[in-house]
Amino acid sequence: MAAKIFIDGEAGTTGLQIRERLAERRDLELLSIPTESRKDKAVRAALLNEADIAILCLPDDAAKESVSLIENDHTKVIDASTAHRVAEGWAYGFPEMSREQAGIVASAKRVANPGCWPQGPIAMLRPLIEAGLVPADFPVTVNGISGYTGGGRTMIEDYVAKGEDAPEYMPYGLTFKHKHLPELQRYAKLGRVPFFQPVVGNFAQGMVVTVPLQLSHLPKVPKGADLHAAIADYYAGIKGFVEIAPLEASERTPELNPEIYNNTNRMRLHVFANDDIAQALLVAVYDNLGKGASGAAVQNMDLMLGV
Ligand SMILES: NC(=O)C1=CN([C@@H]2O[C@H](COP(=O)(O)OP(=O)(O)OC[C@H]3O[C@@H](n4cnc5c(N)ncnc54)[C@H](OP(=O)(O)O)[C@@H]3O)[C@@H](O)[C@H]2O)C=CC1
Ligand SMILES: CC(=O)N[C@@H](CCC(=O)OP(=O)(O)O)C(=O)O
Repeated sequence: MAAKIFIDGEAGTTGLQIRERLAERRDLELLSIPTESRKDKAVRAALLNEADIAILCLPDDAAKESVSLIENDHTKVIDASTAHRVAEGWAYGFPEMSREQAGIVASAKRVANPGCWPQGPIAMLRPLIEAGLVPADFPVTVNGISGYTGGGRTMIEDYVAKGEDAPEYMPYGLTFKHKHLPELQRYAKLGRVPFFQPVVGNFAQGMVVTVPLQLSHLPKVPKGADLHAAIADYYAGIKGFVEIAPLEASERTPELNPEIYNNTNRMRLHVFANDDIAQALLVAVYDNLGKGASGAAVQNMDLMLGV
């Protein structure tokens, strides 16, 4: 029997992308909500309780409401919002994060889809901290640029309306309290809050996230090759969509184009280093709407369905 999937928030940026990704799937029955009822609590409640898996593509408060409307023991949930990412009883939906995580997601009833920003730095820092190359309390900095679809409907409408007049490069998060910090700190296994300062660019989709490292401040100064080997070894036995570029010594590379993996679920990690002056840069490239949101939700859904 086809599994019943309900996307609560199917008209939004993330919801629409998930619908597109599932459109050809014959093993699923998509429960759709009539446009005029899409914010009607009673209609949503009925569909949430009918679904085998409900995927919530809503603002945080509406996502919490959806969870509270589920009255049965049967409906599993994937929440794309920030509401439950460090909440008790929720599995973090980044299956490549560890050898166990895909199994944890597969058997979970409640899965919190990760935020787009934290996934890259978690993917790069967690292996280095586990390998003991970077101490957990090291003062880590994370920067990056994302396309404007990361801000959802409101930001998309703003950028589209401004067109060429929209800012090409707009730093934000300037109070350093970005909503992704708790999940980033927890799942990267960082002992202190990282410094995180993102940028939104005048392009729709895709992102590059960077972690610069002053290696001379580490207790035992690693070479770039040590960092690269630790990350490559970590993912060698983990199936999924995280891949490692060869250790690179180029001045620039077209591979760091934020749009390069758009409409895929790929995340590619790079290590650049200058051993003479003990500096390195970790870089993750992926699609904020792919691995950063809708692609990850479909990957988690498939794990939960045993596909
Ligand atoms: N865009 C991205 O790259 C990412 C987004 N996310 C998260 O996914 C979630 C959805 O984001 P995104 O798709 O970008 O946002 P959008 O604003 O594009 O879509 C949200 C949708 O939810 C609808 N909605 C709002 N309140 C309710 C309600 N009470 N009942 C039913 N529907 C409601 C909105 O309708 P209306 O517009 O009419 O208010 C809209 O269609 C958010 O929590 C976001 O933080 C996560 C990772 C990445
Ligand atoms: C460019 C941009 O504005 N991006 C969003 C994050 C998008 C995302 O990951 O969303 P949620 O964590 O809300 O699910 C931001 O920084 O707030």
